[in-house]
This record gives sequence, structure tokens and C-alpha cells, in this order.
Amino acid sequence: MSVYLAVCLCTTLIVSVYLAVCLCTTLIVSVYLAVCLSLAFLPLVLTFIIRYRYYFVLFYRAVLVRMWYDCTTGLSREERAFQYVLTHAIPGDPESILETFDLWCSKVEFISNIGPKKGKIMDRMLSEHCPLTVLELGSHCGYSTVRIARALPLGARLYSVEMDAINAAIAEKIIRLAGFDDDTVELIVSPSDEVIPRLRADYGLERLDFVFMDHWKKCYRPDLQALEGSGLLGKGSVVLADNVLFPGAPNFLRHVRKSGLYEWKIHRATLEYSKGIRDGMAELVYQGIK
Ligand SMILES: C[S@@+](CC[C@H](N)C(=O)[O-])C[C@H]1O[C@@H](n2cnc3c(N)ncnc32)[C@H](O)[C@@H]1O
Repeated sequence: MSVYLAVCLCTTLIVSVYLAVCLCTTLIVSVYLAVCLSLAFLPLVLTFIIRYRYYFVLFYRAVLVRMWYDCTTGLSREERAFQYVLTHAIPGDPESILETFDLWCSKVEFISNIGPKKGKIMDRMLSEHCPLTVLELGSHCGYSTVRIARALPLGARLYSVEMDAINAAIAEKIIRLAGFDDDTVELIVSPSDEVIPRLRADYGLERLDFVFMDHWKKCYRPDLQALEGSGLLGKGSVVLADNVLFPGAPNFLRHVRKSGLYEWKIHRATLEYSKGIRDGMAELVYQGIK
């Protein structure tokens, strides 16, 4: 009986040792394979990181930093931007307000304002066309609104449309801080697809000389078509659409190309407050139905 037990014990021991050796070998082989695979993919991963480094930086600044400050300050990003502008810019001086915004957006947090580089392209177009009636779709914090308003000729009016009531409240404060009253800038808090059909009846508009589109990119095409249908675009009316390359508005560009209603070109630039991410603004000049 004791011999039988001893044999059983030995067998169990041998099997256990055998299993342990197998397990160790499997583990070593797995680690070896993992290291080999990582080394094989390392150049690919490095190329990917280097190529898309600006997108990682953007993700870090626009998402992670924002989440961190949202938690630690209890304020929204737009409120933080406003607080900074309020305490650092000169009231009644649009230039100072834009510069302070630019400083905050490039050094502290990312906000998708049109920014100084693309802003200068827009400034140039505004001074070339001297529009009297302007529509802006997407005011956000009012950066581009101030930028447009300061470039307008005397007697011109800007209608700025923002659907988010919290953003609109910030934009209103920024616009008034810059010194523009309700006669120069009217802020309309509503989605663009509800505002455009009411522009004639509710706001007495007959023609739009300049339209700046900088709201959600999926709205660009339907809103442009609604503007075409409204009859508010006349020969020579200019439509400037931001971010047509990044994040991109392919349906909008397809419509512009196919409709034959516009002379158009793309001003190439980089994404606001970022290096290396290619973007562009589409400038359309309405020619009407030929
Ligand atoms: C990129 S931000 C605008 C930035 C601003 N134009 C600037 O350069 O300072 C986009 C804004 O458009 C607003 N928006 C998006 N879709 C809209 C729509 N269909 N109608 C009105 N506002 C819209 C968003 O709430 C957001 O505040």
C-alpha cells in the first residue's frame, strides 16, 4: 500500500514539474514573440506617431486639457476664455480683445476660433468687398464676430447666428465688451436651419453681401442650399466657409462644384492655433443661374 502511495506521489510530482516546465517555456516563448512583434512594428508605430503628432497634440489640448480644467475649475472652457479676456483685454478695443483671445488659445487652451492666420484672409476679403449686410453662422465665443464687425463699413450690419445658448451668452458679452452695439451686431440664438428661412420676414433682409460659415460642417451644404433658395444671395455675394479641409465638408464642396452657381477657390492654411494640420477656407462668389 505504501509503495503504491509513493508511486502515486512521484508520478504527481513528475507531472507537476513537467507542467511547470511547459508553462515556463510557453511564457518565455510568448514574451519572446511579443518582443519580436513589438520590434517589428516599432518603425510603423514610430512613423504613425511622427506623422500624426499634430493630431495627438490637438487631442491633448482640445480634449484632455479641457477635461482637466473643466473638473478643476468648475467653469466651462468658454467661461474660462471669457474670464481671461475680461481681465487682460482693453474694453472697447476689438484689436486687444482678439489678441488676448489669440494668446489664450495658443498658450492655454484650444478653442476653434477662426484664429489670426485665417482671420487675416477674412479681413482682406471684407476690406475688398465692403459688405453692408453680413450673416455669420456659428458665433461660439464671438471671436470671428468681433473680427468681422471691426472690418465693416459704417452703416453695415452683422447678423450672427448661434444655436447654443451658453456660447451665445459668452459671445454677447464679448461683442459688447468690444464696443459693438445691437445696431451693428445682432446675435440670433437659434439653429441656422430655423433662422435662414425667416431672414426676410423677421429681419427684413433683401440681400446678403457676405456670409461666413463656421458652424457644424454637416450643416454647410443644406444651409447653403437654403440660402440659394431664399433668394438672398445676389450676383457678387460672397460666401466664406471655414474648415472645409479639416475636419472637412466634402458634401458642401461637391455641391459647390456641381451647382455651377459660384466662382470659387480654396485658401489653403493650417488649422487655427495649430501647426502642421492642413486646413482651408472656401471662398465662393455667387454668380446666379446662368
Ligand atoms: C467652430 S465654432 C465657431 C467659431 C467662431 N466662428 C469663431 O471663429 O470665433 C462653431 C459654433 O457653431 C455653433 N453651431 C453649430 N451648428 C450650428 C447651427 N446649425 N446653427 C447655429 N449655430 C451652430 C456651435 O454651437 C459652435 O458654437
